[in-house]
Amino acid sequence: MLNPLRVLVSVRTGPPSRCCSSFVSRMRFISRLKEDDEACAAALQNGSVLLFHKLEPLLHRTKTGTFRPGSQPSSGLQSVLERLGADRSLLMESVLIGCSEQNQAQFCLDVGGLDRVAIEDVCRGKFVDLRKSFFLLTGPEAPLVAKAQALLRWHQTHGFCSATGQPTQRNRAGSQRVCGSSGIVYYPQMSPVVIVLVSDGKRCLLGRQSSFPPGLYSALAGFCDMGETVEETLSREVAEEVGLEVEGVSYSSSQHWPFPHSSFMIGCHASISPAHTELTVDRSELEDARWFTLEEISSALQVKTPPRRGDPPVTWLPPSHALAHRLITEWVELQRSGEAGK
Ligand SMILES: NC(=O)c1ccc[n+]([C@@H]2O[C@H](COP(=O)([O-])OP(=O)(O)OC[C@H]3O[C@@H](n4cnc5c(N)ncnc54)[C@H](O)[C@@H]3O)[C@@H](O)[C@H]2O)c1
Ligand SMILES: [Mg+2]
Repeated sequence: MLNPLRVLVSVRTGPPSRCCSSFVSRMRFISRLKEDDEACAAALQNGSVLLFHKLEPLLHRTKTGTFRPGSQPSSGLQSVLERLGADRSLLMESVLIGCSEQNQAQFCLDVGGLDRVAIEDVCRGKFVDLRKSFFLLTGPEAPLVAKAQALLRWHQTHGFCSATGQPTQRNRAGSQRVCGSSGIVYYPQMSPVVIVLVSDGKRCLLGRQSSFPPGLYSALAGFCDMGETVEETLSREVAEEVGLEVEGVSYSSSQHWPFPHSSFMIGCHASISPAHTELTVDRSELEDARWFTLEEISSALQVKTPPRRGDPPVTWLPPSHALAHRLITEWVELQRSGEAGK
């Protein structure tokens, strides 16, 4: 049911800058920094740091009105932090998140103990809630910001060993924490989630939870239970949430999702028979679920920012960085190519 060819295709169609030699050298550089504390400390001196304040990323507004993550060269950051009253060791709490195309190591740091407004002034940016940031960041950096926030959150909540209750210590890169008493090594965790766009051939199925902002609909999703395959989770979630039995399943793509606590989203399409489309929605999980036509989805895709309070009610969809958005646009393309072929 899962199509391995699809996986190969999406890996090969990555950005052109992923020329093998530079890609391989960057991956090996990052891998070395995770293993070698001294090399990581040296890389931090020449690296850049994405700043967060209580897990909210710093964003810069560019001259053209777009938003970029507020990345700071670490060379100047140390003196800025000290001027704002930080301890000398604060910069060393930075967590490794990647490596730029120019082979510069990238880190993130939460400066939640410092004055928020003072940092915003010095760094000429604004700390913005992560969900809002996802609508403001139109460039390719959103996944890096999400990864950074997820790693910072993980460190903030894994300071103690769950077996001994003793403090855990991180390595320099922040890629693991170790209990000094038991030696147990903890790695950052994600929960696997299957997200699926169900189609009856002409319409697609979207649902909303009562916690969603008004008018927002998304593809069905659910956490994998222990021991389940992707196909089993998908079939169970669709059966539980809307009372349907899926037939064909195909894999689309995956993503890390930072809400609410780091999920690994596995995106799929599923078909059901047009003869069995009647929904029995589990209202304890979903406030609503319904079938949408191509026209309805096309107009929902035109809504680029969440409606404000007082605006007329409108159906809108997850932002472009969300896997749900990708599944929906893939479905739209398929429908349009089907219509064009008639
Ligand atoms: N990136 C996207 O496009 C996109 C779109 C939709 C949903 N999502 C994410 O998918 C996730 C799962 O969707 P859902 O809420 O419909 O899941 P769900 O249908 O499995 O229901 C959530 C419930 O599952 C239980 N649960 C079981 N295992 C859990 C775990 N490991 N962590 C947390 N709760 C667990 C909890 O009781 C929770 O309330 C959500 O957190 C949401 O953020 C992402
Ligand atoms: Mg669900």
